[in-house]
Amino acid sequence: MAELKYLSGFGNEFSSEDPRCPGSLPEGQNSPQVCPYGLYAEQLSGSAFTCPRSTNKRSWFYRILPSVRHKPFVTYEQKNLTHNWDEVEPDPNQMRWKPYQIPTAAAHKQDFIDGLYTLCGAGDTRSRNGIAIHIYTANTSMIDRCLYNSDGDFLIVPQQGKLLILTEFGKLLVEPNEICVIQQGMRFSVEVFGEARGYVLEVFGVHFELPDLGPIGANGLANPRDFLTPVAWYEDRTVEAGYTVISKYQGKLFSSEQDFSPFNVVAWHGNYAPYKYNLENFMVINCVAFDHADPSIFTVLTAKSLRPGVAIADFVIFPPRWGVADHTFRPPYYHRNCMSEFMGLIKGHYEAKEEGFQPGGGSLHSVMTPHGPDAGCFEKASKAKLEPERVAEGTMAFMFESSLSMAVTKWGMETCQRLDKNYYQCWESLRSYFNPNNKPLGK
Ligand SMILES: O=C(O)Cc1cc(O)ccc1O
Ligand SMILES: [Fe+2]
Repeated sequence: MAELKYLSGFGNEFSSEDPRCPGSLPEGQNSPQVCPYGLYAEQLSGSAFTCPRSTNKRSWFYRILPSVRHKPFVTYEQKNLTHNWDEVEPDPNQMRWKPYQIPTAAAHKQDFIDGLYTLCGAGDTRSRNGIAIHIYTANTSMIDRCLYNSDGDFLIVPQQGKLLILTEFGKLLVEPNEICVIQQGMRFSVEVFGEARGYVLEVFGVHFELPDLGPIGANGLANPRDFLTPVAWYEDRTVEAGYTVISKYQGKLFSSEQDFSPFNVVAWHGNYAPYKYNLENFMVINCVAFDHADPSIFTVLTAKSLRPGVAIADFVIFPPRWGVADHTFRPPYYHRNCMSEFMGLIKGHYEAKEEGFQPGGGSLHSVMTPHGPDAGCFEKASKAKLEPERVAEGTMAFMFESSLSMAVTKWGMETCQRLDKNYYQCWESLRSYFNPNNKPLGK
């Protein structure tokens, strides 16, 4: 595969022409009476027309045929994607899943669309407020079909297998340890190279932003220039047998047929575009004196709610770094949180749970459910000699943290058969060390 080109920057005003058609972007206006090369102009709005400039998002496509030329949508048989948050009774227990299983192509062919399994979520697509967390497993590329999400944005975290994502804006190659965001309405088709697995965070109603840096200053965490957006690429392809466009709309899937490839955008410009980011580029800020800083220091992207400082969902990572804190219990502290914490592991071993939490698996610590280091981790870290040490070498764990109280689906609780019923036992051997006679020095 030839090396793909990208445009750099988060939320920039980009413009891109497929080099085969120089001058395909109209000059000085968006809607000329006749577009260069006989193209159609089409706007994709990612925000209300009237949003303030800082949050206004739209892009203009110059395409061979407009998206509107398609047959009516019909119901698409849904597999394991759902927004029914009442399938099973609420359950506040700590949950941990063994790696979600990927079917082999020989046993069962499955592409990215049919391989989406909703694990948990909350809220409502109609009132445009909520999230869903899906697992995807795929062994087959999407052939002559694409997906777009009318309900919200997809943040995709590949864990196994790279994805070549063809979008209306161009091509994105996303490998494990990279993430990508495909925003509301953007059509995309996923090519896989063998068995692929990963996580999807879907947010309804808002877009992801870079967190403010406050006193950190102008640089750090995920730097804007490391976000990469595709360059224009088109195919002028008639598909006699029918090209299928699938829409996720109000939590259901619908398909419509057309006789041409939707990846027919010769040029585009705007600030509403898909992007990818390599997690290796995250500039970690952390404690260099004492105590354990809250994990919000590791926020890559945030989807803000209307309440100041409260996210509908944050995407947080735990990258390799130095641990240097003096007289400190260095692993994550014991914790009860007003937020929900879903965690996944791309590779390696998470510092609070060296065993049990495996790459391709997950855990959910729901609103106010106690959690923290397992007994082995506590013992080890309480006795450790506090020298500077590498933490999370070869590891990439992440967290989707949400202010919403999430429901787990029937698939998550039962059908997937990956729920570890013994998870609670990792804390069972935590014992009391309390000794009222063991007074601190000088007391
Ligand atoms: O493992 C967790 O639960 C995530 C987490 C990590 C951390 O460093 C501090 C708090 C926290 O919730
Ligand atoms: Fe936590």
